Amino acid sequence: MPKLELLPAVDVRDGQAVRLVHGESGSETSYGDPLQAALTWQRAGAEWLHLVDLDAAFGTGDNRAQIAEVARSMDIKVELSGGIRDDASLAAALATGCTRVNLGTAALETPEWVAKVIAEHGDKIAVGLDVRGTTLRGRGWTRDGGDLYETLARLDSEGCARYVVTDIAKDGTLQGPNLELLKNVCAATDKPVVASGGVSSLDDLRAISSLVADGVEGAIVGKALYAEAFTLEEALKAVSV
Ligand SMILES: O=C(O)c1ccccc1NCC(=O)[C@H](O)[C@H](O)COP(=O)(O)O
Repeated sequence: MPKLELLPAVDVRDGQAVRLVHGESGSETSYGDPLQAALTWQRAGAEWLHLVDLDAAFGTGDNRAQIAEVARSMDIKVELSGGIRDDASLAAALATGCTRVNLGTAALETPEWVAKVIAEHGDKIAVGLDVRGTTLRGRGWTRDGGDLYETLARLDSEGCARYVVTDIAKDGTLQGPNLELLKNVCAATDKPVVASGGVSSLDDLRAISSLVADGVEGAIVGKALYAEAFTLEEALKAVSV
C-alpha cells in the first residue's frame, strides 16, 4: 500500500504566511515570510508544498508575484490554490511550474470552463471540495455553492483527476480531521482524495493513513506545523510505517 503523502501548507495573505481559523478573513495568525516557511518544509524532507494565495481566494487582491517566486524556488512538487478561476489566472498558475493547481470557486460557478480545463490539462487540475456539512463553499469559502455529492458526480463524469476535501468547520482549529467526510467522499468516487483541515497530532495523521486503502492519497497540514504540535520530520516518519 502506498504511504500517505504529506503536503505542508503555506497560505499567503498580504505577503505573509498565515493560518486562518475556519478560513475566515480577519482570523489570521502570521508566521512570517512565505518563502522561508516553504524552504523550511522543503529542508525538513517534504515532497510536496500546498501553496495558497488567500487574497486571490477572497478577492482582496493577490500575491501572485510572491507565490510564483516561492513555487519557482522549490525543488519539490507544488500544489497551487486560491483564486484560479479563468484562463489568465490558470495560465499564471501553471507558468510557475507547479505540479498541479487546485480549483475551487470555478468548479461551482463556471462548470463549463472547469470541464474544458480538465479535458485540456488532465491531472494538473485538482478540484477543492470545501464544505460545511455537505454544502460546498466558494469565493474564499464565503458563499454556498451547491451539494457536495452532486458536484462530485458531475466532476467525476468530466474526468476530474483528484479532489482536495476540506471540512471548513475543522480548518485551522487543531480539532482533528473529519474522517467520516473523507470516508464518505472516498465511497462516492474512485479518484484520489487529499484530506485538508484540522490535523492536530501524529495520531490524526495515522488515522488519515488508515484511509489510504479507501482512496485517501494525501493530507495537507498547516496550523499543527506552525504551532509546533509536531515536526514535519516526525510527521513524515509517522506516515512512513
Ligand atoms: O485553499 C483555498 O483556496 C482557501 C480559500 C479560503 C480559505 C482557506 C483556503 N485554504 C486553506 C488551506 O488550504 C489550509 O492550508 C489547509 O486546509 C490546512 O488546514 P489546517 O491544517 O487545519 O491548518
